[in-house]
Amino acid sequence: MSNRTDDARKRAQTARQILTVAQMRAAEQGLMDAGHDVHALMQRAGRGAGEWVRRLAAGRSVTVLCGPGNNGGDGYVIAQYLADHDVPVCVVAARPPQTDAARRARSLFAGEVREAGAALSQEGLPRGGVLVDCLFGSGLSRPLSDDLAALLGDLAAHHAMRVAVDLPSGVDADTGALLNEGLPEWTLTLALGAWKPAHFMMPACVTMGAVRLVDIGVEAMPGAAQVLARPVIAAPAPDAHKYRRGLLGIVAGAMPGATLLSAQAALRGGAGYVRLLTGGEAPSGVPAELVVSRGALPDLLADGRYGALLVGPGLGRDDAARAKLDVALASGLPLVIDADALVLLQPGLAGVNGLATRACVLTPHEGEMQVLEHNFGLSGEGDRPARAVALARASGAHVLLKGPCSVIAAPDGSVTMGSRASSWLSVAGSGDVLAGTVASRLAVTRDAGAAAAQALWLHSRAAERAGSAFTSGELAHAIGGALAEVLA
Ligand SMILES: NC(=O)C1=CN([C@@H]2O[C@H](COP(=O)(O)OP(=O)(O)OC[C@H]3O[C@@H](n4cnc5c(N)ncnc54)[C@H](O)[C@@H]3O)[C@@H](O)[C@H]2O)[C@@H](O)CC1
Ligand SMILES: [K+]
Repeated sequence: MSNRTDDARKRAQTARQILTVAQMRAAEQGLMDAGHDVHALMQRAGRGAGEWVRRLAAGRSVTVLCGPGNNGGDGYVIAQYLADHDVPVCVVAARPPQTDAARRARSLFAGEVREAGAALSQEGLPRGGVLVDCLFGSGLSRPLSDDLAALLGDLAAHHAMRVAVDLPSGVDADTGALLNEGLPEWTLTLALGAWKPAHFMMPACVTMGAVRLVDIGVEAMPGAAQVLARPVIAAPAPDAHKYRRGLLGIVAGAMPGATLLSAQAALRGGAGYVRLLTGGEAPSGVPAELVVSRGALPDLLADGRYGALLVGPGLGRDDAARAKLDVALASGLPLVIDADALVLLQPGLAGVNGLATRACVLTPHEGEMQVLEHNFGLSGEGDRPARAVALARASGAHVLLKGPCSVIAAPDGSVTMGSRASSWLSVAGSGDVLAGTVASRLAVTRDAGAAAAQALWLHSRAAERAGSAFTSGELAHAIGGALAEVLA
């Protein structure tokens, strides 16, 4: 690979990293050690953010609310950038600057600054086109006091568009918690230097509007979580045939509807061949493309050509379901375990110890996650990424923890976080479609991390393509179109 391609790949990877407050401090220290100073970084961050605000304002007046720390310092730089570009701008200083860099940034701002406080009555507060929130960023350590919350709320209510710089004030950067009630909703949030966990975590992420990253030259930090990337998926090789493309077995259970939904998605997720494995009659409504193999599960799996197996959707939780899960675990095949099979999964089961030695993805939603944590003796403490990592480490499998903001954790502790997905995905059967898509990608790639990441992206994109109020069947059909978008 050429140096230029290598550099571009590295830059793209760095642009996807998600840094906690501690990691961000370490990254900033790295920049200092490399000869940058806080002032220069603040100028870079402020100008980058200022350009976004200038474009959004499109000539309308801007109010910048500045706090005491370096987030406030960014605000003065933004204000000066706007003034330099003939945008009418006014600063409201909620508190005087407390850091050297913020003081210096303020001293360089030549425009109007109104000091908040008793002297600034409601009538004196600016009203305008765009509010820029530079009250607090990653240094927020406690809820906003009543006067600051009221000031923020009043300004937000009187500006048509609202931009939060780095993070909306009142948001905990590491957990996405809202430290105050009634915080404003933002049009745009500009992450400075790197994404923070809160940009991808509930409930904060839904208050942020569109989110964009302003690059200030932060280097890659080892061990950082990553934002889910748009995948690049190769078309089948010229000499591909259905088995080489990936044969997926889907274990049929007591409730055929869920199994068939998974199969509908799997048929469109790239696998060359999808078989429904059933001990009984073929359920009604089986599409022509789905091959039904009837017989005892161990006999059916004796065919050595399976690329992956999906067990869980529609499985049921009775003895017959347990027996099927046992066979799936004993098969040693790459495995996607979903729904009922997750609830039946116990560390004591034969084959569970072997999960680490094969490609395996667990796809729990919150309720199933809690059952798994209980069964695997995990505390369930911490945020969703930490909980997903704990389960991945304990089970040896990749964990795709589903929700409005889904998380993928690998047994080595690495974390990928999905962007907020369409709320229309809150429809029955949506999880079956995801499991079928993961299984399809696993049959093709035999790589649990790649399959989980590709499928999560495809599922999210399929929801966008399906629009609103779609059925899970329509979602399954949209997987094919999403796949077509990312073919290499
Ligand atoms: N350090 C750097 O190299 C850079 C930092 N940048 C900016 O700096 C920000 C972080 O700066 P800071 O660490 O100064 O943090 P903040 O600007 O978020 O504010 C922290 C200050 O506010 C006080 N504080 C925290 N919560 C409070 C509350 N609820 N009520 C009243 N006071 C409160 C703290 O005691 C501290 O003095 C980032 O979010 C980003 O905007 C950018 O300028 C890029 C470069
Ligand atoms: K802010």
